[in-house]
Amino acid sequence: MPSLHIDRLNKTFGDHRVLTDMTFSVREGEVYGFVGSNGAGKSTTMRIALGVLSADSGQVRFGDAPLDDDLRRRIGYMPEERGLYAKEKIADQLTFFGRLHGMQSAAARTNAETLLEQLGLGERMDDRLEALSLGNQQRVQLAASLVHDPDLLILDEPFSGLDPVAVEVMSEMLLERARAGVPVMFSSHQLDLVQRLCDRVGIVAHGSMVAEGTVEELRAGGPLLYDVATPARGWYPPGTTLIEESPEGVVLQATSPEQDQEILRAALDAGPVHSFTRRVPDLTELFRETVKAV
Ligand SMILES: Nc1ncnc2c1ncn2[C@@H]1O[C@H](COP(=O)(O)OP(=O)(O)OP(=O)(O)O)[C@@H](O)[C@H]1O
Repeated sequence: MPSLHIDRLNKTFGDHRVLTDMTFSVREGEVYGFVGSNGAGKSTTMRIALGVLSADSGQVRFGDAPLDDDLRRRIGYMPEERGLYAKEKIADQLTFFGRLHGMQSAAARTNAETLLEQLGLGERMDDRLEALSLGNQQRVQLAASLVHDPDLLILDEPFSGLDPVAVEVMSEMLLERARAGVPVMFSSHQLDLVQRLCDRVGIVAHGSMVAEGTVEELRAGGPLLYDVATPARGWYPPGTTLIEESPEGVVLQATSPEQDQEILRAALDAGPVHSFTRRVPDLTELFRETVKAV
């Protein structure tokens, strides 16, 4: 499957600049987490990729080809504002969605029913959407984005408001698509989930990509913090910064990874050292630091 390329997108609404040279790629078989504060420009980027909005400049490509309406039929999309019909039976709606994407009725119906079974809604196929709980409606939304066996998935906050079981079921379905080679991107504020599911993560701030990489890469690029459990104080080598002090010990920030030995030696010279570890930030801490620094 080709990769999705978002290439230098710019967008303003009136005099409000929302995207500035937004650039990233989602590769074949990759799950890509698209994270950023409220209003950072995630939905706008996804809407442009879908052709619902137009960019002022920049390009969206699928492989080498600019995304046109034909290619867009191959995308599975879950918009933030959702967009299914409240009064229609869910299996009928999904079949209709499949047909809109060019499928034959029978194949669309089969896919719709299989997906609803997988999502635990086999008994509800003939219910109207409005009769389902919000979480179950969201499962139907996911089914709508998958019914036509898309070659690319773009999902705007697919996990918001779901219970843990639904999160597991939906995660597994997305991973399954990725394993089949589909590039999958989704936005989310649930950073623990992003950390667990995504091969790569892009952090957006003020309409631009400010950090990108695997979770491990992002964590390795975070601040060099060392936890030193020791009662001694005031022994800190030049160039290090004291970040935290507690009865158990101190946290020092180094300027280079090589400084770790110097810190350890200085601590041992000053008193007993009960433990010495690099503190590796999780995605939530990294996110906070990255967004704060912009
Ligand atoms: N149609 C529009 N007209 C005017 N401003 C808009 C429009 N759509 C989005 N915006 C503005 O663009 C900015 C980016 O919005 P966007 O929805 O892309 O952010 P987001 O990163 O998806 O945020 P969230 O995490 O809250 O969903 C916001 O300041 C928003 O108010």
